[in-house]
Amino acid sequence: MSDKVKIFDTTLRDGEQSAGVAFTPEDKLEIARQLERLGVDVIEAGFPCTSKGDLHAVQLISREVRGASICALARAVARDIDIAWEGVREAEAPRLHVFINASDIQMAHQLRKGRREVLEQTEAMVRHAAGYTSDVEFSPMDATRSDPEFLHAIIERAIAAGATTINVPDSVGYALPEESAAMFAGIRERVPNIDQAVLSAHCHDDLGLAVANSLAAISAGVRQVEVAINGIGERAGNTSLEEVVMAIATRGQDMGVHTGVRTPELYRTAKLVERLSGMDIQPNKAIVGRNAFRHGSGIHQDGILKLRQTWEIMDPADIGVPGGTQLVMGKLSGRHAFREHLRGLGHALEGDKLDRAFTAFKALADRKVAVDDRDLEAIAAEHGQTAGHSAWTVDRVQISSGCSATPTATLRLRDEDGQLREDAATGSGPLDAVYRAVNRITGVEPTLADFSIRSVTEGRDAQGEVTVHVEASGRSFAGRAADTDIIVAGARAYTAALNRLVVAGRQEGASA
Ligand SMILES: CC(=O)SCCNC(=O)CCNC(=O)[C@H](O)C(C)(C)COP(=O)(O)OP(=O)(O)OC[C@H]1O[C@@H](n2cnc3c(N)ncnc32)[C@H](O)[C@@H]1OP(=O)(O)O
Ligand SMILES: CC(C)C(=O)C(=O)O
Repeated sequence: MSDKVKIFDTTLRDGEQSAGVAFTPEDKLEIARQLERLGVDVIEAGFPCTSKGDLHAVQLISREVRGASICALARAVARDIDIAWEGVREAEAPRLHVFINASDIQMAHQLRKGRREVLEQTEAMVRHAAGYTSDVEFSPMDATRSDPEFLHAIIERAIAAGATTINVPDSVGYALPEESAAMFAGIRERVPNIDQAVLSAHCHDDLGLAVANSLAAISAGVRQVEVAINGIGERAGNTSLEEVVMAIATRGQDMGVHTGVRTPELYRTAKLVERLSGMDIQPNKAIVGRNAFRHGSGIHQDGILKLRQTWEIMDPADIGVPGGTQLVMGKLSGRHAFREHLRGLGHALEGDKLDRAFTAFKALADRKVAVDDRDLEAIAAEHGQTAGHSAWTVDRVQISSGCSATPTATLRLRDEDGQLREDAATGSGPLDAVYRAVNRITGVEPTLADFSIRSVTEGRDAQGEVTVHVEASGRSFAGRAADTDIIVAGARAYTAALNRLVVAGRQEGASA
């Protein structure tokens, strides 16, 4: 048995059956061209009897796309098969795909036919299709809920009539992985002419088991899987192409199989289908979701920094993920990742500065869900400032102000010996009151030469970054701080400038 698993892509047929999705013929052609670049073996381009537009789309793809077989779906009805052939006959390698209900419930209540009639219709319609091409696929629909004996009989009949691929669908996503494997093992054991056909699996995701069932089928000897990009398809969708392909790329050695897919095209294909289908990829979607290679917690980020493979089983470059592995800074990030991230932004903070910056970052991340690079730049700028040894730090800020109140600030600062010192002051506005309170505590009274504020990021939880310049004895000292509360940012920026002034004064005193 070959160890190549053929990838049959049904994004343009079963994928389009997703409620709310309708591709134009041009959309379909664009996706088919990308599937050609991706290197799939078969493209199911459509179900031509459903509309003139779909017939046109299948014809366009058949004329334009090379490399893959182009397949069209048809019910086990002569007219459907004739129209399907109209769709694919100009393809380099055309395939007709004929299907019929095979479970008792569907035969009795949908087709309203008995088993014998269905067997006869299968034989006649597969033969009809084989009159057009030697590449005929047959699917006994709802196979996983059908009687195994009847399933074996219908498969044998279809192969005898000319089917070269037998696709066994779990049409309602009912099977469990061990049942899927057992069903295929049973088919291989009990259908006498099964070696004349390629065995294929087509799984739906109603129980979230489509990929697991497809892999179980492969382990039982299936050598074609029917899949759709991003797992789109009827109801909960089909088996996701990218998940099966990467499972095989990652674990294929253990499974003893491979595919011919060019995996670096996967991400681009997923984004194209997302755009043209209008079905957003969920962020935590395996392989192509936005978070698939983003690490948010400190322990994982630390491991990744030491060796990427500690927390990644695939290389994002093998999937074509732009940006590759990403460490996302947030509430759960650790010091190692924080330091590396700042380094990437051009701030090499170590020791005390790193400690202070990390504490500020954690405090911000507790208040703000999305801490982005601009926030980190502001934190690095503030805590990368040289504080010298006179590091007054702001411990508490309390403000009372309003249109008929006298702005009053109560400040508590920690001095360089760790003592807390508190005082209050009034001013012309809340920031003026803050600065006066800082002056009272520190005993330093510089001139406020400049004050500016800007928003670091957008949104209601944005940080305000305050820059102040103070002057004393003809010299100017700057301080900068950012906080979601601009009064707190103002207090910290002013205190930072004042610290520098004090340190400079001491250094001058020492050298005099
Ligand atoms: C599991 C799957 O994904 S199957 C593919 C599903 N895809 C689609 O349905 C594609 C979109 N469908 C359509 O455009 C339309 O349903 C069409 C063109 C296929 C058929 O349209 P209509 O002729 O109006 O029939 P309608 O859809 O209402 O009913 C389906 C008929 O096909 C019969 N039928 C269903 N499956 C098959 C089959 N595989 N082989 C033969 N007949 C079938 C049904 O019994 C029913 O026949 P009835 O009219 O004698 O009762
Ligand atoms: C047409 C068949 C293969 C199908 O889509 C299904 O059974 O789900």
